[in-house]
Amino acid sequence: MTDQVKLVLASGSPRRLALLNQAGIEPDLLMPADVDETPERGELPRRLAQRLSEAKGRLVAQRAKDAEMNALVLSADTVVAVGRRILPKPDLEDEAEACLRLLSGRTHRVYTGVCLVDLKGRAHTRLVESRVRFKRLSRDEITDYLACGEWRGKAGGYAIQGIAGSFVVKLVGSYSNVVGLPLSETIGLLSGQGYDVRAGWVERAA
Ligand SMILES: Cc1cn([C@H]2C[C@H](O)[C@@H](COP(=O)(O)OP(=O)(O)OP(=O)(O)O)O2)c(=O)[nH]c1=O
Repeated sequence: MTDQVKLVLASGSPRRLALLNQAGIEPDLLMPADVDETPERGELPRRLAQRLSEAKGRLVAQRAKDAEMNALVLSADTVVAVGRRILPKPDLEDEAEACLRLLSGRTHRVYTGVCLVDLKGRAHTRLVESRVRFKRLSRDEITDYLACGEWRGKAGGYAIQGIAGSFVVKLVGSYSNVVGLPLSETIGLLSGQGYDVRAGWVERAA
């Protein structure tokens, strides 16, 4: 058994944890970051995703340091956009409905910024973009989707890993990026810092 570097996931998103677990990685600790996610005036979607992922990572890395923990800190932020327009993470049905109407029959982009703060406090970042096309949604489909509640707290007012997966007619890019954590790039960041990303693979066979 080798001494594995500790990993902190700076996220309260169950989706991000599930994606990491899917790739065979178990973070040692979950430390959600509470940053203000309001876009700056005129801020572009990709820049927002990158800025917020880094802000979350740096905040939690500082907390970990204050607690005298020696750990890599992984964070992410997902932004859904139509052109330059950044869609909200709706908590209210009206907002979600407006998102779905906008996304219906259109192609939109999903950006996820990923940040890994290393043991020396340096931030390593990646920005991943996927393009998603939705079929045209009928009024009834929108009404029923709103009733299911899966949109709540999700960027753009939908979750591709649930019922809304059936709205997708085309996806160009990474599926895990749309759910909230692009796995290939995340694994790349982790292994770049000496984290043994394959340590859990063998256990899975048992
Ligand atoms: C587009 C899309 C987003 N989402 C989710 C992923 C994220 O949880 C959320 C985007 O919000 P984020 O602000 O990126 O993340 P979060 O606040 O939920 O979690 P944390 O900052 O603690 O890491 O939308 C899906 O689950 N499925 C999807 O298809």
